[in-house]
Amino acid sequence: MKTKMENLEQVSSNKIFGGQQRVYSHESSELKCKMNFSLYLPPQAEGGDVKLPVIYYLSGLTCTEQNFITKSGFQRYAAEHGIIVIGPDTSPRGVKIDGDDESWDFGVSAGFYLDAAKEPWSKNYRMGSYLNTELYDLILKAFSNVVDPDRIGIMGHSMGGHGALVSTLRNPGQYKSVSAFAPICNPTACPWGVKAFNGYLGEDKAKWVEWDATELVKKYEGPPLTLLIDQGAADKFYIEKQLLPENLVEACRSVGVPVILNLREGYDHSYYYISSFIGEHFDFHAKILKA
Ligand SMILES: N[C@@H](CCC(=O)N[C@@H](CS)C(=O)NCC(=O)O)C(=O)O
Repeated sequence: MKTKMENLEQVSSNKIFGGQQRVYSHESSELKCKMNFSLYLPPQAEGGDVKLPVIYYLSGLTCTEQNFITKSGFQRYAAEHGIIVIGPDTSPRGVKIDGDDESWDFGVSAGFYLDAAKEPWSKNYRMGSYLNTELYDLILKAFSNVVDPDRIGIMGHSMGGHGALVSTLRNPGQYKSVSAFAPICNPTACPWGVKAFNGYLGEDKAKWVEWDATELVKKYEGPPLTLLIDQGAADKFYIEKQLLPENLVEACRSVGVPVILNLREGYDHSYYYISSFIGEHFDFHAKILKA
């Protein structure tokens, strides 16, 4: 049964590990379209009398809000730690822009969690502001009885790992903990990033560095932060130099920002890999958010 709450419509709800895996939809003013997001309420949220930490999870290219909730098995760990988990979609939906479905690494399901500056993308492709302002505020308001606004972390995969890192570095203090699986660490220096930034931001490279974690970390002046980066050594996108975690590690070391890089022998880019290590990432976030 569908229920209405504020600007939210509940699309589905399934019990899992004692909690509720839900999907909501809402009209986004930033993106000017209807968007889905997932929300996991752990068993500790029942009754609504205790404020819990939150983790945002950002998915990669070709994903919707469904991939992570159906494939990663994260709910076991969110239930153990008592953490609420939110998973936004990866681009505006149902907006027809010429060329938006021509390739899997640009346009639909490839929003790169940035605010486009170039026509015709700049009207709708505002995933940076959507995530870090609109959805962030909506969650604080709609779930104020269970969300602790001072204990919010973020993680992501691939394009979503890039999103988690730049969201944290661009908005100091907004996310207290950050980790990433196979993130696109240096988009200004890899084919995926160059294509996306050319398309969304235009030719002005000064705009590109504002959305590149390896560049942003060199200027980071916010609260102390440790970056947890996970990478499968057999990931073909890592081997093809789309991800470049070593560039981020080098930048972190040059400015003294603590960074952990876990290279996982034999693992690829898939959710088989993510589900193998998602528990470790929840432990990492819980240690910071529940300190
Ligand atoms: N379509 C691409 C792969 C895209 C891909 O691996 N996407 C990752 C994120 S970058 C993902 O999470 N895919 C969805 C899934 O595995 O469920 C290809 O054929 O090479």
